[in-house]
Amino acid sequence: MSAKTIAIAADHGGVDLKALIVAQLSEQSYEVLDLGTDGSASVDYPDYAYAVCKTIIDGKAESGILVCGSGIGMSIAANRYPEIRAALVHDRLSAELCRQHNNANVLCLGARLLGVAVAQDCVNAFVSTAFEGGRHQGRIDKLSSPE
Ligand SMILES: O=C(CO)[C@H](O)[C@H](O)[C@H](O)COP(=O)(O)O
Repeated sequence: MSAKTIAIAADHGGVDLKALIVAQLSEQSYEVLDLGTDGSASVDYPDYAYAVCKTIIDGKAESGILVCGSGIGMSIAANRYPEIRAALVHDRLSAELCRQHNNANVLCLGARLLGVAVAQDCVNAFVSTAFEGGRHQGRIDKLSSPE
């Protein structure tokens, strides 16, 4: 697996923004696994969230990006997997923090709520920011056993 393979998917609410992000990441030499959807027909966001998460869990991608209308449904679906830390963000700083503090491996975006420039800035921050480790690792470890 390439260290820079990113899986991406959207529902019908996020398909246009997804296409822009695929182009953005491809220009930056990331390997992008586009798992759909590709048209305007109404689809169900959990199907696409699960596809991206399984790709990450199977080791075929290092991280993922999910786009729907608000980003909310995608983030709820993705976070059903213990291995996934999905972050719904609306600004660059949140995208940086979800990597630095939370080691997020999935970025969720709301195409109906964000301007394209802000969304693409969030993507740039997500793919270029490292996890800080240290005190944050123990907190992430606790996410695996919610008791
Ligand atoms: O899941 C969502 C909200 O939590 C997404 O925003 C969906 O894209 C949205 O619900 C789709 O709505 P639509 O009316 O079926 O287009």
